[in-house]
Amino acid sequence: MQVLKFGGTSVANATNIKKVKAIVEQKKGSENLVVVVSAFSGVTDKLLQCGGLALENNPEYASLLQGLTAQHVEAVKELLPVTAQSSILSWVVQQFHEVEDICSGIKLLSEFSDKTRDRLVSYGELVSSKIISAYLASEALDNDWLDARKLIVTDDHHTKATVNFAATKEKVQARILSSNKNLFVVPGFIAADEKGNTTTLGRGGSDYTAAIVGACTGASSVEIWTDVSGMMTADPRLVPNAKHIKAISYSEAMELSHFGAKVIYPPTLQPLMQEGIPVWIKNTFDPQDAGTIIEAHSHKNGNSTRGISSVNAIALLSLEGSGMVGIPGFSKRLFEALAAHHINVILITQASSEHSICVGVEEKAASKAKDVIDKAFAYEIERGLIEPLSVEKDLAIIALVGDNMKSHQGISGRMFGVLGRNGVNIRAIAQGSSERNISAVIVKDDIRKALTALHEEFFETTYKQVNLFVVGTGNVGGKLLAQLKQQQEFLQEKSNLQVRIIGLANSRKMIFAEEGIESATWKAQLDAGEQMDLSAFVERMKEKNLRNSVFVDITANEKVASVYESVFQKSISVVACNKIAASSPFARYKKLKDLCHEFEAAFHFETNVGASLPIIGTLNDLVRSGDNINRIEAVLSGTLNFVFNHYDGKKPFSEVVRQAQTEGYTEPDPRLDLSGTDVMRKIMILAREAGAHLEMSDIANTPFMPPSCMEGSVEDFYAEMLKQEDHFKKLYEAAASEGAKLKFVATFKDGKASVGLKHIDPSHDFYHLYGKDNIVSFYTDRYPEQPMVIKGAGAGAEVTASGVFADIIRAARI
Ligand SMILES: NC(=O)c1ccc[n+]([C@@H]2O[C@H](COP(=O)([O-])OP(=O)(O)OC[C@H]3O[C@@H](n4cnc5c(N)ncnc54)[C@H](O)[C@@H]3O)[C@@H](O)[C@H]2O)c1
Ligand SMILES: N[C@@H](CCO)C(=O)O
Repeated sequence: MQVLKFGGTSVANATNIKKVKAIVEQKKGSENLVVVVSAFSGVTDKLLQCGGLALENNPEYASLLQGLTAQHVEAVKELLPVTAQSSILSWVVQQFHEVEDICSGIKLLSEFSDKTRDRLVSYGELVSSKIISAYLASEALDNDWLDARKLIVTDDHHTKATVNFAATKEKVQARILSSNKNLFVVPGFIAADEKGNTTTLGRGGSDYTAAIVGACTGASSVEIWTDVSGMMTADPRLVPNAKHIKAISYSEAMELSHFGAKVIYPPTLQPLMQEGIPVWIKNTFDPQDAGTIIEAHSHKNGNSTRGISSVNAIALLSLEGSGMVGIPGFSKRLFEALAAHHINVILITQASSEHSICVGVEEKAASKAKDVIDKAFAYEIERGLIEPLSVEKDLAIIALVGDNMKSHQGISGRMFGVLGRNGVNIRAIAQGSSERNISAVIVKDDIRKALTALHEEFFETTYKQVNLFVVGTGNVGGKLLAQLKQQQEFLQEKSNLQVRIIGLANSRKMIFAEEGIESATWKAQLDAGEQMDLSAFVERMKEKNLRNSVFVDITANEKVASVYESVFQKSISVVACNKIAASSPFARYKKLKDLCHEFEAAFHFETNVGASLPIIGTLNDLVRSGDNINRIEAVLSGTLNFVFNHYDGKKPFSEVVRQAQTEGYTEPDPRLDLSGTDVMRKIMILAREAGAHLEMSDIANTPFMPPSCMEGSVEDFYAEMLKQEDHFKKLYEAAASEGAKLKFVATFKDGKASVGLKHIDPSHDFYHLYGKDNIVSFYTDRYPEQPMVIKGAGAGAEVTASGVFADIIRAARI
């Protein structure tokens, strides 16, 4: 014996019912079949609506009923040959006359009791099952239609009756097992009490009918045919990468179904679980799909977790007070008060201090809960022994589920680690000793991020998604976008990273794309974007609340740098080639470092010094491994090194500077390079990373530019440099006459920093520093005489972009 249950969508119309027939036809032969069907989709609600309208004395119920009659008549006409239609048609019409009579009764008596409600809705299943039975018979699938009210015996708790299993088993076995028929059609959801009054089985009713019949007949399996291909590792509406679950244990299925995965209503599994009967979830619209098997033992799938469930609209009730400590009976009274008012408790936590008990309930029950609990504890509240109940709303529960979690340590560590790194605050936690479910209460706005991050951690071996919000599309930004485009596939394949740009902006425009901005056409998209508004950009990034978010600052702008604090507070990482934040007053630099620590976000700014040369990373490694930085000698300006390498007194100095700007080495404002400010920032950042509390005002800078060049606009700067050509020629000749080269050198020693132009003779390491290269020599305890030296291109859009890229990957890996 096999039991097949088809839900409302599977029998929504004639087309779908034909699919049901094909499935039954294909199954028939090897075993006897019981087909349990729901009402046509939407019919139960419409019947209840008719009752409601009748109660209000609203005559519109009659036209609603006409529509229902027509819908069923139409189905008969589409499914059955004309010769077989008349008797079933007159039966269907007769049933709706009865419904009309019931509605008239409701109207006349102004009464719509639960008993009448059950009677009224029963017509949905009665009519659908009769039509399907007649249709199957007309297709040579001879069958017996059985009235579930003559099979399933319940008490008289209308709308949610309790089954009398002993009496039901007797009837089911007598009617089905001793029949010589091999195909039965049974209406789901409905039953009758001992007096024969129609009752219904409550939520998940038709599944429950199938489970009852399956358990009473000792079926080999029960198949629940629905409109999805089985259970998923998470709600696919929230987690696009949710995966199909092939096999799952009863307990896991109940845990998953309890929260979110509404494929099956947990109590319906109970009778089958007791008998050890496997349950299949199959898709009527894709019958070839494997589906999910639910059975007694848990399958090892190489993963200790089976799925993640979630439930929204939760309120957390906290009862707190010193008066509770060590006194038995408080929790009993709390739960009694809730139970007496039918308030279902979804989650319970109590710390061992016994100072507070916290329970999660459906949000809609929260105000009633507050009322009844405050009343139940009025005596203690009045005497200050406990506080009035605190109620927090707008919460959700997420739960990691799996039978095999029991034998694995470290799962909760991973779970909370992932949530923490993504800025998801945990309001309450519950895990029973079965270790099958670890539940956490979080704010409901975090649910999508929490689910996707957990899913990625536990179920996606394919890739980790990194979501970028990039500000700045100039020289460096433009190159970064090109590099990201080029490397996207490589990263996904080789590093399991899917890097997507979700938000992109420059000083004029901003755009967002939920699934990632198409990198080939970013320019045109951005030009057509909305007007840039920095605070709106940051707000949108926060609202999106995506896991593994990284804010990438490729501007030289003060305002953009000023948002990092608030970005860290959302546990969003920052990658910056903008030097303003790291070179701002020490207190702010320190605050940013502390914040990123506190909120478990990354803060990477390797390109602030030496473009993509590994200078800051190396310095950090030296310090972390216990070395002391005693002295730093460096050439840190790509622009100045380029300029002094190319200037020989023949071509005007201003022209060489212009060339450095054209080739993309200078700051957006080249005066920052020429004044030495850029180098001051860099040596200060290195000193700070080495542990010194340095400010810009502590750094000695001997400028080589005539002050007149620094007045006015950038164009004035170029014009004035031309006028001052003699000054630059003299600087060059003074060095050349000694056989030396000009280098703008930065030094940090004994806690003091200085920058300035120096004559470098050929014996010095810095003499052979060509093009736009930078060089840094670290003199440390471990490198006392021969310094550790890092040398290479220190400016240029391409190399800087590659450094930013590397920082993004580092941020993604935390
Ligand atoms: N060029 C290099 O070799 C190099 C090396 C290391 C670091 N950097 C740093 O890279 C950063 C960018 O340099 P670049 O050469 O690409 O500059 P750029 O002038 O070419 O580009 C700056 C970008 O920032 C955008 N921007 C400016 N203000 C903004 C605002 N308020 N809101 C949104 N966007 C804004 C601009 O629209 C532009 O897209 C600078 O901080 C520079 O110090 C450059
Ligand atoms: N303008 C900078 C870019 C690298 O920080 C330089 O010339 O070194």
